[in-house]
Amino acid sequence: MAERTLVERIWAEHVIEGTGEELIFIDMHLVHEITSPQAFEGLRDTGRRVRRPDLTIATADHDVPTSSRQVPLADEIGRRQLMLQIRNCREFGVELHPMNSLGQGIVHVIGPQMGLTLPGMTIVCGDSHTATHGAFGAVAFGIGTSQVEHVLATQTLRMAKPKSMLVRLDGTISPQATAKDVALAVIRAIGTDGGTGHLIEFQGPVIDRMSMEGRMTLCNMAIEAGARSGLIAPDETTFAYLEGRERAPQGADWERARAEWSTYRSAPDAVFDTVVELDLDGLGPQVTWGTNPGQTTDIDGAVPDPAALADPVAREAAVRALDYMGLRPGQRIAEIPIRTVFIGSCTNGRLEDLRAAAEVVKGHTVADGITALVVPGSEKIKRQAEAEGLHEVFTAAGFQWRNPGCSMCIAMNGDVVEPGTHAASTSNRNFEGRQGPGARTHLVSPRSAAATAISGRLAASLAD
Ligand SMILES: CC(C)[C@H](C(=O)O)[C@@H](O)C(=O)O
Ligand code: SF4
Repeated sequence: MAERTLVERIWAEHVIEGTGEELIFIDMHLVHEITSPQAFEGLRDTGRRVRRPDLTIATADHDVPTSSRQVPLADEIGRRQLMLQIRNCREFGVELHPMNSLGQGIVHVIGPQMGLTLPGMTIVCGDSHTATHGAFGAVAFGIGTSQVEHVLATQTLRMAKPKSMLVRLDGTISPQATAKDVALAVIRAIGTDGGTGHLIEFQGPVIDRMSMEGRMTLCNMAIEAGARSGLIAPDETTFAYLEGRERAPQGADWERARAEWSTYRSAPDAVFDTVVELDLDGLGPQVTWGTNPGQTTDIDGAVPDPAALADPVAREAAVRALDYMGLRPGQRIAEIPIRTVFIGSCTNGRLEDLRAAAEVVKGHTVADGITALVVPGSEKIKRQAEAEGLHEVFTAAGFQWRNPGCSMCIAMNGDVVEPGTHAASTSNRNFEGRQGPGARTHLVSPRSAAATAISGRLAASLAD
């Protein structure tokens, strides 16, 4: 047999039938309140049940307010969607981690946290950032609501195997740069359509040295490069993260699983449809200046001049982006007036992210005129952070310490950026209106967000 990529192996292990569009078995189906109501309704209409409730797990994240958690919620749509989710999960026997429960959190944060996300799995969710789970060497991708219904009813999905892409990351990034900066640098290099139709496998020394949290950040953003998903072969870092987690295999099962997982890697001579090699040696902190995650530059740099862009489509997009963002070509990034700082989301709302931000914040005060929020990715992360005293570091500095949820990443829960103002955000999308109508988003790492809140300007550290 030809030498295989990791994706080919996982795919082959899950194919039930077919060629071209194949029917594949799904090992885990994650469900949130936004993309599931119609799917459950479809089951109800046709008198079907959830085929494998034991492989289906739900949480509330997009709609939940992060300030007051008093029920009933003031927001009508949120209240209805959350109530419906409770009803659906009860009726169909699906495990739900609702608002105000210990297991609640952003869907892509709780899977790994519980040890449910494991190497070699197929994982789906009605959510594009399902790619996050690929960090464990799983084939994980977002699906639409009709596919959610199909998976609920059958635990299978019909789809064509994505094309394979290898993104090899060489060199040593600067000490101030993080996985978020790597993600932004990759999209800056290959563009928001660079991965279209592909499932990206990340390899190389930059990946080998990256923490599990960092790998989740990177795979989370593979989708912003247009890819179906991203993944990283499991290694010692993966196993150390998983060992002892609540739902991960235990004892002899753990030993067996670990031995098996260590064989989950692409053959050295596996052939990929597309190969990209990037030298990230010395990479510094990045920031987006425009309205897509590829419109990125160095945080200590300047807004680019669209006129300097050779590609007319990119030039036109840059002109439009600068207009929306209210920025001038050549303007220093440090001169952009920031009003809001958001630390959180499934990209950067994990404990490691909060620790990195707190390290910068400790002993300092949020600059005048800046509203700064920290929103842990899950209730467990919130409690762990509190046990470490991180909340005190943040609140003493003037940050708001919130309850877990998607929050200002998507602005459908009351957390919004004021129209026409600039926000430094650790989330993954900077599209027009993403953080509220007229909001101007700059994507950064948690450390950079923290340094920005304190210094009052986009910066990667306080010494700058
Ligand atoms: C609401 C949901 C469908 C959406 C997604 O698919 O990603 C959201 O999570 C986002 O980040 O834009
Ligand atoms: S945190 Fe943001 S990107 Fe992640 S699932 Fe929620 S809305 Fe989507």
